[in-house]
Order: sequence, then C-alpha cells, then structure tokens
Amino acid sequence: MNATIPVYVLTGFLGSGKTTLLNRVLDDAKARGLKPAIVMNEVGDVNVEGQTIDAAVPMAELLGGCICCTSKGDLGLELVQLAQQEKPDVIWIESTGIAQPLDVVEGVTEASLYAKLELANVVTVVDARHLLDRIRIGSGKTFRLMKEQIRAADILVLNKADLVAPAELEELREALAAWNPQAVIHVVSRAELDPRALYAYAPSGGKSRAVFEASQEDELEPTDREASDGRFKFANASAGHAHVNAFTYFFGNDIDSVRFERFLKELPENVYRAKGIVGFRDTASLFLFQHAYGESDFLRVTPQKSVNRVAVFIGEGFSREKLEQRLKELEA
Ligand SMILES: Nc1nc2c(ncn2[C@@H]2O[C@H](COP(=O)(O)OP(=O)(O)OP(=O)(O)O)[C@@H](O)[C@H]2O)c(=O)[nH]1
Repeated sequence: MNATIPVYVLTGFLGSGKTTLLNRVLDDAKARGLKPAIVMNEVGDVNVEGQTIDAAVPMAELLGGCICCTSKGDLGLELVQLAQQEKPDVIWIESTGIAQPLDVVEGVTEASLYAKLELANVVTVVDARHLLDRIRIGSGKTFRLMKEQIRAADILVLNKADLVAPAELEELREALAAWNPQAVIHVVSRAELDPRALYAYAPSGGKSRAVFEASQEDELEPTDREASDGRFKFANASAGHAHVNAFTYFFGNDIDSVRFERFLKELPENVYRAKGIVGFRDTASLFLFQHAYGESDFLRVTPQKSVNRVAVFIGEGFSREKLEQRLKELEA
C-alpha cells in the first residue's frame, strides 16, 4: 500500500513572504532527496512567482480566483491528480494571500476521500510591519483576515523582522501568542529558518485529523461524484471575496525602469500587491518585479521559454481604468 502523502497548507496575507519560504522548503526537499509537489493559487490570471520555482517540481496552478471560495472544488481535483500522477513525498499548497485557511483545509479533506492524502501542518506567514500597522488601526477586513490566518496556524512564521524595531517585534510575538497559544512561533527575516522545523510539529495533529481518520481506511473511487465529462466534481462554495479585486495587464512594449519604479511608489494604498514581468528599454532586460506594502524588488530573469510581459495588481476597490491609463502612458 502506498504511503500517505502529507499535505502542508501555506497561508498568510498578500506579500507576507509565502513564496520566499516555499523556495526554501523546495531547496531543502531537493537536498534531502524528497520529491515535493506544489499547488499555487493566485487571485490574478497569471502565476508570476510560479515562473521562479524550480521547473523540475510538479506544480498545479489555480489562477483567477481564491482557493477558499471560487476554486475550492478545483483544489480537490488538482490534489488528487498530483497525488496519483506524480506520487510525491509531500505536497505544499500556497494559497492566495486572501484565503480563509479553514476553507482551504476543507478542500484538502475532500481530496482525501479520493487519494491517500493527509493534512499535516498549516503554516501561516505574517508580515511583521503590515500586522503592526493593522494592530495600530485596530479594525477592518484585512486585520480580521490576518487574525483568522494566524488562528488557523499550527506554525507561525513572523517574517520581515528587519522592518520593525525589537520592541515592536516583542509586541507582535505577544499578540500572536495571545491569538493562537498552541502555535509554534518562528521570528525571521526573508523566511530564513530551517524548513525541517515546519515538518516537525503538529500540535493539533493537523486541523482535521478526525475527518481523515474516517476517510483514510480505503481510497474511494469517485463514482457518485463523477461529473459528466468524467472528471471528478467537488463542491464549490459561493464567492467570499467580492471586496478584493485583481487586474491583469499585458504589456505590448518595453518601458522605462525609472518611470516604472515611480509608478509603483505612487500606487494607491488600496492596491496591496503588484507583481509581474516587465521588459526595460534602458537595460534591454526582463525583470521579475514584486511590490508589497510600499516596498519594491526587482530580479533580472532570463526565461528559458518565451514569457508574457505582464503586471498583476491585487487590492480592494481600486480603479482599474486609472491603472490601465497610467500603464498605457508608461508604454507610450
Ligand atoms: N524587507 C523584507 N522583504 C521581504 C522579506 N521576506 C520577503 N520579502 C519580500 O517581500 C515581497 C513578497 O514576498 P513573497 O515571498 O513573494 O510574498 P507572498 O506571500 O508569496 O506574496 P503573494 O503570493 O502575492 O501573497 C518580495 O519582494 C520579497 O522579496 C523580509 O523578511 N524582509
């Protein structure tokens, strides 16, 4: 009988450092001769960061919606297919920054009816600077979501420690411990921790162990759930993130780097996250860019295959027309 594949859920608000951590996890798995597989979920229509992940790692992408609502059913399907086709040693799910983690967990439990999967730890990455600001404001949807993600965790990674003072870090650690006394807390910058710490601990034995115990005995055939096209069908929950919107823009031309950096700095506050691949005229190179909570990063890339020049913006109630107008100006 095949071994049960542990499934890890990586959550945390937009731009907190999930992909940075995932890359460490994948390097560690490779070094230890393990075969990982990943599921990446993006609110936008393009998986920008997926292009930076080691091409040898089997990856399923769920784009254009959040796992926890519009594509929860797809998550189950992708998990089953990954498990059956790739037979990985471990699966990591990186959910969108706006996901309700317990809904993602439910998607995993559904998949466990059809494949030998087991929910292991929920790992939540927290952006120290952003959380501190939200604590100061003290209310709002984003703050509530951050708290839910923190409460759902088995392991908390308090990241971006470099962006706050030591006393503030202590205040944050206390807040995390108060909201989730069971979780282990790692305080880090650039998600620098030994990934083995993520595998070691499951205080609750996984969030839904009881559900698994009922379903692990046999791998069920997906007969009664088979859709008319022969593919498995999983329940889709109703949409839960009407307030969050994503806008994807495909560039037709290369742009000027200095003007683009200024454009990112001047993004409205209700755009929480921007990322993409741009071509700069002045350097004649392609760059992967990241913008999260006021900070931008650029990484020169030399893709093996042709890639789109594209930018994805995620936020709440911003005007896509205005952004589009400014992007067109940059291309002129
Ligand atoms: N200053 C600072 N920047 C960091 C740290 N960790 C990650 N970053 C940067 O923060 C940005 C977002 O990091 P990601 O790992 O892509 O975040 P994410 O959670 O995967 O983002 P989404 O998938 O969009 O939700 C990138 O520009 C990172 O280089 C940190 O500890 N300190």
